Amino acid sequence: MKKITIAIDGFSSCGKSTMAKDLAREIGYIYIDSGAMYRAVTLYCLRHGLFHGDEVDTDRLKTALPHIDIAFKLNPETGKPQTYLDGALVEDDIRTLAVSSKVSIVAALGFVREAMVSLQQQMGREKGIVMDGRDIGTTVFPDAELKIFVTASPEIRAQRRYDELQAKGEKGSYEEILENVKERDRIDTSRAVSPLRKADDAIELDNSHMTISEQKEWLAARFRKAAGAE
Ligand SMILES: Nc1ncnc2c1ncn2[C@@H]1O[C@H](COP(=O)(O)OP(=O)(O)O)[C@@H](O)[C@H]1O
Ligand SMILES: Nc1ccn([C@@H]2O[C@H](COP(=O)(O)OP(=O)(O)O)[C@@H](O)[C@H]2O)c(=O)n1
Repeated sequence: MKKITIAIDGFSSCGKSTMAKDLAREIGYIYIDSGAMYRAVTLYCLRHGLFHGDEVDTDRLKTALPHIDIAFKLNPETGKPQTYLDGALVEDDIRTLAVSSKVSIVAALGFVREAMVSLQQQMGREKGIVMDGRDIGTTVFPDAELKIFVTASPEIRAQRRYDELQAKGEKGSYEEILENVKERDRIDTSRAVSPLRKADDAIELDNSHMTISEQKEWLAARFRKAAGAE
């Protein structure tokens, strides 16, 4: 069967990476979490004092960006990809509320997007890739054979993220997380460069009332159709 490109976009915390990761593992494709790349740049900014309140020192970030090394490696025990920043494992550090509360500011910077999109396009050169994010179907891979746009209500998304952070022992109240989810949606949909929107040829999925295994099945069926297996 020929390899295709699969783009999964949508609002924050609605289950994109869960479904993308599962599908990639099952069909033997590479999975790339593009959000993790923007999160890694944000963590870099926080660790190097590049934030002044909600302002980023763009001069310093422009100088540093070509030297920031972002990589994904599979965890040998779980088989799941993990994010590395300048050689160090940062998978948990990039998921904290501290990073979530700044990431959309960094992701709205045109020069940051340009650099990340170029890396993402290189990663997908050979096809056989599932990538999730905000602009994958519209900007990174406009020719992707399968495009999905995922939505769920903000309250359900915040509850899912809250449960996840609680399970990891992270701080953050439900109200704070709901506020962050709504604020990131606002910034992501209204930014000037590649705002979050459904590509005209994307299939929409509202998974508010779907279980993880139901959405997995739904996506597997869409994949078989797009790849020409049925
Ligand atoms: N259909 C679902 N029902 C309940 N929880 C879900 C569902 N899909 C994903 N989740 C959980 O919601 C959280 C956010 O999912 P994630 O895949 O990280 O979202 P995204 O990549 O869109 O930010 C995770 O803890 C995940 O396990
Ligand atoms: N392709 C992408 C992916 C993420 N992002 C930005 O990065 C943030 C974090 O992405 P994410 O996918 O990790 O977010 P969650 O939905 O997992 O919380 C988003 O809120 C966007 O601001 C983006 O602008 N473009």
